[in-house]
Amino acid sequence: MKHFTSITDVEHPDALIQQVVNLKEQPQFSNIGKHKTLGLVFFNPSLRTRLSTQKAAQNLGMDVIVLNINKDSWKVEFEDGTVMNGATQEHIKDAVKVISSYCDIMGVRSFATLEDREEDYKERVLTNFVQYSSVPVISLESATLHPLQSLTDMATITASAIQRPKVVLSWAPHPKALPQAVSNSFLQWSPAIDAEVVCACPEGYELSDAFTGGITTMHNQEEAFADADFIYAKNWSSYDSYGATPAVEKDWTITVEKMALTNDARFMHCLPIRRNVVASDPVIDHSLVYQQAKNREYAAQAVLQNLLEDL
Ligand SMILES: NCCC[C@H](NC(=O)CCC(=O)O)C(=O)O
Ligand SMILES: NC(=O)OP(=O)(O)O
Repeated sequence: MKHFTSITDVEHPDALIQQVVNLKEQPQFSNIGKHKTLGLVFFNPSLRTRLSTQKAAQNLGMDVIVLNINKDSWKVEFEDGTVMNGATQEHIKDAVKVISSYCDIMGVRSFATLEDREEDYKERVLTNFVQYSSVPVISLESATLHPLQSLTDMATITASAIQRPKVVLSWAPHPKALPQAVSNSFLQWSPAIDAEVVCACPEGYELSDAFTGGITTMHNQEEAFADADFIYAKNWSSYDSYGATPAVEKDWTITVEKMALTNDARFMHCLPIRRNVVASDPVIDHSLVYQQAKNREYAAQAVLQNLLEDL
């Protein structure tokens, strides 16, 4: 594996998912990363990605350096050929070349701005990192994808050992407009496991065809929940009216009553979760969310291990 920015970077996604399940069942520690440095660059906040990736690197003997770029560094310019006599102080090209010179593997997190669909879906920040980095790049969640989360989620579902489960990706309310990255990526990875996947969302919140191809989209949440084995909740803003949050008539919060419509489904969410908005307290308290969070460590470790082996 050269980079890890999308499932398309992975030759055998099913084998990688199984590697994560194996690590979860039997955690491994090694020194394959001794005297190697992982650099993590954050344009946006993070709790799980930051800590689980650091922990995974430590499990492999790596050293880790972290830069919170918007907080601690210079303001970054992305336009090529621009006269930098304004607010930006360092060009992305220079920043990435320099950061990667200190690292053997680099990770970057940069969310969608939700202002311009074309710009976000071009993945300018991630693409610049891949272009100018001299070392492999891991996406720590980009504008449109979150592959470390999806790898984790596929491993969490696989570890349950339910044969061909019904998995419902359900839109849920949120006070803020959020990116489509987690949901896009979840759908993109789901063909790598043997599952029936349904997407439930209000009208106006359909995800891009690039990710929903071959997946049933339903606008009735209760109907979608029938016979489900997993409910994967996530909010996202509109793809069609890009970044907008059109009014939704029905209450899409996931409650104990709605979970009772399922086949005793396990509730999943990537976290952080707005309690009693996305889902009610008892749903979250009896869910897989902490297992998912712990599995992030194994997913990051499997990805780092593969990248280190191919250095
Ligand atoms: N990394 C997991 C999710 C990150 C982000 N959530 C958020 O920004 C939530 C923020 C809030 O609750 O205000 C998202 O949806 O892509
Ligand atoms: N799930 C996830 O990526 O969490 P953080 O945003 O806290 O890293």
